[in-house]
Amino acid sequence: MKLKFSKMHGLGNDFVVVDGIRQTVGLTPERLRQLGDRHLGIGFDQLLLVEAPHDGTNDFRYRIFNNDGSEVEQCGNGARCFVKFVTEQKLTNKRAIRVETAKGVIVPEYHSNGLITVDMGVPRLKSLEIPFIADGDAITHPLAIGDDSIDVTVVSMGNPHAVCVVNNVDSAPVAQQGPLVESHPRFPEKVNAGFMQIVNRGEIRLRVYERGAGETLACGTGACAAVVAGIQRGQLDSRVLVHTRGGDLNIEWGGPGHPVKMTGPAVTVFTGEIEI
Ligand SMILES: N[C@H](CCC[C@H](N)C(=O)O)C(=O)O
Repeated sequence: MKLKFSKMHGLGNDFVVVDGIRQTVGLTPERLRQLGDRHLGIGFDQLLLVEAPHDGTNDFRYRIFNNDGSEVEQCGNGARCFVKFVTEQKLTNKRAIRVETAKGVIVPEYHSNGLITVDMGVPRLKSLEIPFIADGDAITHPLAIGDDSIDVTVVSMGNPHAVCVVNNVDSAPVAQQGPLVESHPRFPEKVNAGFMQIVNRGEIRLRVYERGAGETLACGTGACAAVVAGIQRGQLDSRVLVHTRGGDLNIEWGGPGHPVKMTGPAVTVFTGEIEI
């Protein structure tokens, strides 16, 4: 059968987006890996599946699959592409939509200037909520990786993040430490590893080694988690410009109990169909 899709990206974090409402989609982890392969398939960091909501008060359901075939709870750059996709595909005429994810409802809003703001929900900070194995809750936790120990702040945006502060993201050991953090035994569901350089109280540079995908050019939930971590550490104010290798995001967070707001672009590269 033929599968129609759009190839999209949010700051170079790239996606295959599939309408699961007007077409029947059954994708196994093995098929997802094949489709995500940049030589043998289409190639993507994540595949995003659009479905009808379970709760009628919401507009859509949003399922996210890493290119290793794993299904995950949240994707920030994907959320911006999601609202652009359902608008372009005329699945909605709303500018702000309520979207169910595996861990809560997010609200992307499509602005007339083409940028998208997403209410990413309230971050969860307790170790058990990440999940992270620890003696208790703290702003930072020492994490032994190989012969080193790094201090991480753990944050869940629905998906798990471990954020450390580095002097310079360009020289940060992302390739070496990223996989060790991602699969560290204290993260039972693995984790996305963020490497944050504090430029000033309103600006950071960020690289993320993503769970199930490796380092990406940008990570939306990673940017949210990094800003939350920096504010928790007392090093950032509530509005932060986040420089990723793929471009810039604006993140706002009013503190514990408040939602994180993310603003950035989304691009449709091409549409296509593939025999599956
Ligand atoms: N790799 C992530 C999912 C994609 C998140 C990222 N692409 C974003 O923009 O938030 C995880 O396993 O939790």
